[in-house]
Amino acid sequence: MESAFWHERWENQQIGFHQPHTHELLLKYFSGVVKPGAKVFVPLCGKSKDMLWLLEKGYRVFGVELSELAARQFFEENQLKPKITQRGDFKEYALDELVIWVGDFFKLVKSDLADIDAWYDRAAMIALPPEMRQRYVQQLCEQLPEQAKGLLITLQYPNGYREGPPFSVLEGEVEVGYGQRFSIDQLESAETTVNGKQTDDNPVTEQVYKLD
Ligand SMILES: C[S@@+](CC[C@H](N)C(=O)[O-])C[C@H]1O[C@@H](n2cnc3c(N)ncnc32)[C@H](O)[C@@H]1O
Repeated sequence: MESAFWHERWENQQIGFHQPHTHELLLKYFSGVVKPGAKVFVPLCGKSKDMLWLLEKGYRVFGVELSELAARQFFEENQLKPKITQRGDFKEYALDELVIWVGDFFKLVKSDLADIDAWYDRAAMIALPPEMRQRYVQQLCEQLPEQAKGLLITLQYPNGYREGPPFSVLEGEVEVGYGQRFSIDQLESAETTVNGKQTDDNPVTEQVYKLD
């Protein structure tokens, strides 16, 4: 997906992916994967409420998001006043233990993630088309520090069911992409809906993985 696609989505507020509440799989699994105090990278973070939950539970948060509008909305809607600083290719919005860099994930370099302990991917990998997703996974594998652990949430649906995003990501792709670098444990797979749209014969499932 080119950046113009996402900027347009944010400008028109076509953000069906945004959830008004904390993701239930984050609540259920995250503290079992990573202990509070850890610095958690949230790639393609949007204005996700999940970042607030992480902060409330004592994690430090580092989000990266293409859309400045998303970052501004995150701080405004949560009545938070960030300090804004230009950092190379990125514009930093920071407040206490929360830092969001506005800019392109693909411009990050290894030193940007040097103090990351963990990462949380909800609707990031599945937001990207196949070739871009491969680059995304490769970059995480190369740039995340050795000890980093992840919680990854993906979706699956049959070929031809709908167009992405969100894209369907099969277990095999997670295995091929992350398997060389991390041990992968699928914690759960259950029926879900895309952006809350329920159909009679719903073929969509959601998977959550621990990467260690
Ligand atoms: C499907 S949304 C998910 C947002 C968030 N993770 C959530 O759960 O609500 C994908 C987000 O990735 C952002 N994005 C897309 N490509 C990006 C890139 N190359 N670098 C940084 N952010 C990007 C989009 O602007 C959008 O906010």
